[in-house]
Amino acid sequence: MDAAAPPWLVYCGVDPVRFSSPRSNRVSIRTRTRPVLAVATDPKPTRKTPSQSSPSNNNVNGSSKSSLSKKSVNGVSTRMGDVSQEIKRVRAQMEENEDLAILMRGLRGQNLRDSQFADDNIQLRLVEVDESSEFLPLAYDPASISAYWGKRPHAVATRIIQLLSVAGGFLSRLAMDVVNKKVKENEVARAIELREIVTSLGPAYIKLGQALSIRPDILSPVAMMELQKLCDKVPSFPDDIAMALIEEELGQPWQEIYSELSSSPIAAASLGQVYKGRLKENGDLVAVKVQRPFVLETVTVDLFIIRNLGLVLRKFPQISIDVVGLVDEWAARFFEELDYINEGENGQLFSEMMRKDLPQVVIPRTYQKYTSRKVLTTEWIEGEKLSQSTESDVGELVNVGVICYLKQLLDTGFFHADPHPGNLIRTPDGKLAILDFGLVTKLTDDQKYGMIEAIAHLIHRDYPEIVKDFVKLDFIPEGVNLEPILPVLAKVFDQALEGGGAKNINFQDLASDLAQITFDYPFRIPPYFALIIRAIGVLEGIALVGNPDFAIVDEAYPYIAQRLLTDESPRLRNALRYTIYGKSGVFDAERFIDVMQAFENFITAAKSGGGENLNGDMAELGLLQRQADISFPRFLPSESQSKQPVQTRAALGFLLSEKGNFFREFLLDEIVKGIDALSREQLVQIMSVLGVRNAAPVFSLVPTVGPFKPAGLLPSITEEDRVILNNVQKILEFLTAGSAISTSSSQGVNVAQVIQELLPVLPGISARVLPELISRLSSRVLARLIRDTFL
Ligand SMILES: Nc1ncnc2c1ncn2[C@@H]1O[C@H](COP(=O)(O)OP(=O)(O)OP(=O)(O)O)[C@@H](O)[C@H]1O
Repeated sequence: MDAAAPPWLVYCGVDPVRFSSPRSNRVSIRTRTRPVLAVATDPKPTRKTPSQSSPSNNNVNGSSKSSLSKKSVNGVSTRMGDVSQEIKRVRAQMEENEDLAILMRGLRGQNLRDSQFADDNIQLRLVEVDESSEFLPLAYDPASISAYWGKRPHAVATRIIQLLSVAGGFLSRLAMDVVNKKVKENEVARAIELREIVTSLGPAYIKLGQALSIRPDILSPVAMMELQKLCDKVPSFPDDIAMALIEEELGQPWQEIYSELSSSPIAAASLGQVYKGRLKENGDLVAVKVQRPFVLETVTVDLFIIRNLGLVLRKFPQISIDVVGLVDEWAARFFEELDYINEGENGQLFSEMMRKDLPQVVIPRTYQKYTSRKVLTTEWIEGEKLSQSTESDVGELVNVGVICYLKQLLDTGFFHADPHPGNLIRTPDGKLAILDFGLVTKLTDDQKYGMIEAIAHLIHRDYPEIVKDFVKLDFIPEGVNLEPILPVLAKVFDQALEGGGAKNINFQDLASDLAQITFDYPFRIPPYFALIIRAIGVLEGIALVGNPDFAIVDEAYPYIAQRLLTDESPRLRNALRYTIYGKSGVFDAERFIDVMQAFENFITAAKSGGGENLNGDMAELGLLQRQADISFPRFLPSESQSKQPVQTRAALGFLLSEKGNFFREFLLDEIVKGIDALSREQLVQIMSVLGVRNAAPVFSLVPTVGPFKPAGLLPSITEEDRVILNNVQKILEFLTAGSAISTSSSQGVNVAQVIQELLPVLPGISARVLPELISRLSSRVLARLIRDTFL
């Protein structure tokens, strides 16, 4: 361990959790469940006030001394030797107790706000601690927070008075608005006031305000818009405190780690502030995020107060908002956000997931060695905010962002839940950088697949199924009578689908219409979905500036098509089948083409974004297109011998591939049905073209009856046949578009001709599709012959 590390850390051999009560100078080592020992300094260390601190402390090349006191101490204290004895005892205890040791190693780096231990000369006193109320928890635990603040009524009362003095005026004005029925009229003014108050109340309220700003089921649109401006515009804290925290957290003065560090933060957020620096060890440019001091203390007292207020409100049934539930839900996330080690790991994980398929997305690398619970060192990302960029590729980068977020939502399930405009950067080389992984949400398979199923149902306007999807997706509680909600939802969706269908849905409008339902029906916007709405809202907002016609679902559709076509899970297979056949089970050629077209768009976009660097699944799909970009001889009906190379399309490449097996089945079924509907003469021709040499003899076996010859038996084409033939023709037209093969005919369906011309000349078909087609055709032809001839 480093020489500059606190001595007891050296003795323990692990970084135990250190913790303290905010107003005492006592430090404790504890596990998540129980304290192990406590260490107290005497007196409290002193910090230089901001005015005392020399600006050169933080200069990029300046020198800095720890701002913590190095003075020796008065009062009750134990000499260092005793401390080491005690440490040895604890260490022995830990060695005996493997679980404890593992637990403490797992909690490594979760350090105390004060740096009592940074000074070798400091004298320490060891005290046994057994009151759990001495500690604030590191993971959200309302009971521990209650126990802690319950023992500090004075501090709580002071905070309540402070809150009331700031918020009292606002609340009374709001009450007057209600009494005077002027809520609507004064909505904007109150929303602005609310934002200002929230900013002045500190990190807990700023974060809570941000969380509420995406809840259309709780706030009015005006209030939401105002609170969304809370995007972390808060004053910075003194730099010398930040430098001292770096030293305490990382165990050495910042100058030992960074050769440069900006003299002031380049950004200050509600929980931390960010400096630009350079690593001493290799010269890499880095961003160093340092957490605000006392965040845990200031936030937990507010949580304690709001939660208790919520408990009181629960006694009034006419108040429908469950404040306790909201606080608990939010606080659990908030505690995760406080742990920068977690944030760094999230970033790494996210980067691995994206690197594979989306090389246009950049995630800053985490320097774990220089990261602790309160200090995060990551690669510096050069660039400008995407929302402020005037480069011509902003639209493309928004589309990359859409794909990236869809991939998180529908594929990896690991969702970056804090995509405010400040976290989306356009790098100078035209890539999209995503910052800040403090807040991530993990989606379950049920949620991922449920969303895709709902989209498939939406495409078919199958509202009864969508209502069931909403139950699965946690919008509607289990067991609720769905009948009254169905017509309401149907109306909302009909409205959304008006003028252009699913692809032109305005997602934000739809979300706010859905939010309206929450007021009258047992329908809610689940928290994970609120985050999705926000993420999509941010991307939509950026895109709409440059392109007023931007329709997010339209942009998303190619990715959804790709998911449907390539995911082999049974649920998505069903969703794909449903997309093509709908509830009625009738093949829908338009839908088939639509999905294929969208898939091609996806491939084109993926290829243009990732170029030759594509790998993973998408690379495979890109390769499919290259395979499909093959030329084949052109056969024109009128000039059958004139051959020239023609390009075919990615859709066909996919259909011929291993991955396209499942989807090909649909097509083959339809083609076989199409051929089945043709005249017998055409059938024979096709069969022989396909290489079924014995087709004609089969026909010739059929006895001639009167003036009819078997090959001349023309079955009458029914209306159903006509639909099938039409379908086949449409699909073939689509698949051969760009080739010179003519699939359309002024006399109507020209399927036989197309099949005869197309099938034998497509490379790859003979290997894979023909045997499947022939085997189906053979049995059907035989069955048809028997039917036509003998029945
Ligand atoms: N790796 C980086 N490279 C360049 N700039 C960065 C980097 N990390 C952060 N920043 C800048 O700092 C700002 C704030 O960082 P970040 O979003 O990580 O903080 P935050 O998570 O909002 O803070 P808090 O958790 O306290 O709310 C970013 O919007 C960006 O401008």
